[in-house]
Amino acid sequence: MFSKTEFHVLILGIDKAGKTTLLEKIKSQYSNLEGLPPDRIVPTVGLNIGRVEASNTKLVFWDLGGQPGLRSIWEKYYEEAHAVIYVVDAASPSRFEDSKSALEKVLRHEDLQGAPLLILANKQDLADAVSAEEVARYLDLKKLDERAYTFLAVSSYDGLGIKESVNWLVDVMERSKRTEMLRLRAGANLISN
Ligand SMILES: Nc1nc2c(ncn2[C@@H]2O[C@H](COP(=O)(O)OP(=O)(O)OP(=O)(O)O)[C@@H](O)[C@H]2O)c(=O)[nH]1
Ligand SMILES: [Mg+2]
Repeated sequence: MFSKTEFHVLILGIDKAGKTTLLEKIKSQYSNLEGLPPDRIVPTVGLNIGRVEASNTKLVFWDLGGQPGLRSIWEKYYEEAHAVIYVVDAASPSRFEDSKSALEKVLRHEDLQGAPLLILANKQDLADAVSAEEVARYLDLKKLDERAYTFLAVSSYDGLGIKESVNWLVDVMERSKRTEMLRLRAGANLISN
């Protein structure tokens, strides 16, 4: 009853967007553990889990592989997710279209209804990275009104924007109807078991 709320955050995005590098950076900023350095990170095939505490809440991050053949696994995690981080490589315009269609598919799925969405324009340390506003323009998402969402610029290398991202997520998840729905469902399961 009095334990800290635990929030599940799903990290999605196409391959090479920088999801695992982001997770390792979050881990190194929010725990005493050293995250893996970028040169030790390989393409994700299974699931990486990262647990951190931030603003008096427990956050559990689920990082999945973004290669085309692995994207069908994403939906298995939707039901339990409080929020989604969608990572975009802001320095690879040639992949924006793939990124946009993969995200549109995510947003159409009913198991993610109302889930807050944080879209990250990653790799801001690269000179040719475009801004968060430009990523928003490229993605040109429709019908996002029923969920809280925002675009932020980050670099998973130097840590730019990561604290701001985590703060936004915690704040929004604490107030979201989806969190309330997941809480009620967990309670109902406790009673019926
Ligand atoms: N310059 C720069 N490179 C980055 C950044 N984040 C990730 N990378 C690089 O981008 C490549 C892909 O990073 P990953 O973290 O493995 O990407 P991923 O999204 O987890 O990829 P999958 O697991 O295949 O879906 C690696 O070479 C990283 O070093 C960043 O913020 N800046
Ligand atoms: Mg990965």
